[in-house]
Amino acid sequence: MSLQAILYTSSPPALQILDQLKLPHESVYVPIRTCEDAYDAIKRMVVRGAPAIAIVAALALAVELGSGGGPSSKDKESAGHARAYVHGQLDYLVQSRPTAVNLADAAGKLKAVVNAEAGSAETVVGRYVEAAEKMLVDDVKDNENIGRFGAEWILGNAKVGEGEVKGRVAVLTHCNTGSLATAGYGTALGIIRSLHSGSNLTHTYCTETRPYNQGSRLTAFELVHDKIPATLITDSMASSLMSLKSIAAVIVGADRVAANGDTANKIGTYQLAIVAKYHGAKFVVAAPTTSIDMKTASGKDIVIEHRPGKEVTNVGTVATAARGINVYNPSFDVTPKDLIDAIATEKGVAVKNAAGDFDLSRFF
Ligand SMILES: CSC[C@H]1O[C@H](OP(=O)(O)O)[C@H](O)[C@@H]1O
Repeated sequence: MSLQAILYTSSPPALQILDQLKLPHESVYVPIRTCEDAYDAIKRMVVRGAPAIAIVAALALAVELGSGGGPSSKDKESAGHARAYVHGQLDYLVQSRPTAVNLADAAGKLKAVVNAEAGSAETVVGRYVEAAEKMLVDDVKDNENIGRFGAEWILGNAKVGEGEVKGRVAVLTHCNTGSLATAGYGTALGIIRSLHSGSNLTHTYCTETRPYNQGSRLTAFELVHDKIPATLITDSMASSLMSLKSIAAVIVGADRVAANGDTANKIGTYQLAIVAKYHGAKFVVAAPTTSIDMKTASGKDIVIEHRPGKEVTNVGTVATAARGINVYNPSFDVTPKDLIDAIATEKGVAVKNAAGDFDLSRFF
């Protein structure tokens, strides 16, 4: 049974999320009944991962509407109120975390759905719920396609080390991009699952991913759960590992891919791209097209979320840093397109042209 970050039933709409602050020691699901519940859970990273936060936000509003939130009468007058309520709640939810584009992308699409509904408040709500529920289903299918396309690309393009067998690769991944960051299967971890299921994976190395430890707490949890051969390393070990081991590819997720291919992802991704380039490993970004933001020209325009210093100075409730020290805690960094070999999406894999540019418009 695969791990599920999100549990949703449609009649009546009910939503629960796996409390990722408690993993890997406890698997506890918590109910999400309102948009405020969802905002708080996303902000505190009870649920995290670009696709997952978009889906949780969308479904939280579906649950709220389904339990009587917003106008519920049948008259046309209230349809306008229903549309305004949906817009307002989505605008509120989008503010929970700024860097990942998926939530804003989902909000834009859901607003378009309700704007196109000319009926009563009841039909506006019905269309909204239908569209939000479809996002949950589509995400898993998209991730399985990312996994397939990404695995095929790596097997066809990664270097074959001395004494190694073509079609058998060791890879490294950063942060958590699996079932705990999506509706299921995962993006970068989806590629790893696809390599593993095709017997093409010799080993996975996952980084701890300080300071929130998505790698040691979440990715390691998923890899052990799926019995995928894997080894945990600290973030600072990556360059030494790649100097000693033949790593065919570094595979990472994305929070926002700019129109030129520059990619914002978990802090530490940029330095992995530099090390991958130095050691001849392919650097692959795995992301659904809902993570591509064609309205943002390049990485310099991406807003980077900074999080509380306590996430760096403490491990849980235990302080590990000197009291009074200043803390720099950007949650993401931007990897320039020049260091990215491929962007694997559910619609195919983008690579740079002879001029060194990505053309991501072909996905839209
Ligand atoms: C498929 S998840 C994408 C992305 O989200 C993670 O960030 P966070 O754990 O802060 O939500 C990480 O950057 C993943 O690569």
